[in-house]
Amino acid sequence: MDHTEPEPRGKPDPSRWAAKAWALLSAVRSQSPLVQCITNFVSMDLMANTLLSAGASPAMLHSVEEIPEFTPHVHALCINIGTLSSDWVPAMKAAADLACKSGRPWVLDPVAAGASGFRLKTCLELVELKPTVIRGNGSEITALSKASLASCKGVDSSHKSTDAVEAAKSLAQASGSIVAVSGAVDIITDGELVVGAHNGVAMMQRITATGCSVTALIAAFVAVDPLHAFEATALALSIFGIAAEIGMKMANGPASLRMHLIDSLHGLDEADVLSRVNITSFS
Ligand SMILES: Nc1ncnc2c1ncn2[C@@H]1O[C@H](COP(=O)(O)OP(=O)(O)OP(=O)(O)O)[C@@H](O)[C@H]1O
Ligand SMILES: Cc1ncsc1CCO
Ligand SMILES: [Mg+2]
Repeated sequence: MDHTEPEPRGKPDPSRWAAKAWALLSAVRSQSPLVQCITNFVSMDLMANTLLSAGASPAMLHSVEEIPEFTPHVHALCINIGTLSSDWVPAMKAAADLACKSGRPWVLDPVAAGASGFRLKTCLELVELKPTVIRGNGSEITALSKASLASCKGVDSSHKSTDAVEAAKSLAQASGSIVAVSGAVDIITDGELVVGAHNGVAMMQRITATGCSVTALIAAFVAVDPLHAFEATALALSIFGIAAEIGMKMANGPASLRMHLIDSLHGLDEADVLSRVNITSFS
């Protein structure tokens, strides 16, 4: 996978973002990165189908016995704590540790991080294992950033992503991870630079596991461009949003949007991507 030097950071140039979006989607399609997903029972199907329709290769392997053999060979790892129980935690930690030691990017989805002490403690321990990217909704990123149970009532957000910008920046600075906050505008930060990805449709919130699935898509994008994790994260969110915008034209509600989102992600062409990517500087 590409290991070229990072591009200089600065004010985002819209034409550069769009061209890079198409380049990264094309790289996922041609390289088909192997993405190991340790994820919740609700999301497994949509997440695997999202990765397949983008051109990546999902593997939903989570047993602690096979992680030492398998994880060092994956191109990226996605860990999602959605239906957490104590017997899954050793596998999550072993996989994160091995990914780190093998130089593989890994992405954390801290589902409902502030809903219980057990979840918050597990998330904080996983953050110690240096995720490349952390992607959550506004309530999850606020809870994790403040290490506080106050802000989450469940898996759905009660915060706007734009109200979690400072929380995201301080989490990125403390962890060294890229932090993404999903919502009407997806916020992406490395602790200094902040951009907003404006693609997507509100009905995505009415389909369970769209957030989980875009976290796995981020893992696939970072797999093909590991030295540009900030850009890859923003562009995975944008591409997923574009697929939803196109899918929404054919959808009658959440169930048909779920189907058309997958079809549209599979069918995205260069003209769709170049004309629709909408990423702006956010500060
Ligand atoms: N109001 C909105 N307008 C446009 N896109 C949205 C909106 N709300 C969410 N999205 C998009 O929906 C996807 C899921 O984001 P959301 O914040 O709902 O994640 P989540 O709460 O973690 O979801 P889940 O836990 O069900 O997986 C993201 O791609 C996000 O950009
Ligand atoms: C509904 C739900 N409950 C635990 S995980 C999950 C999927 C969305 O995060
Ligand atoms: Mg979620």
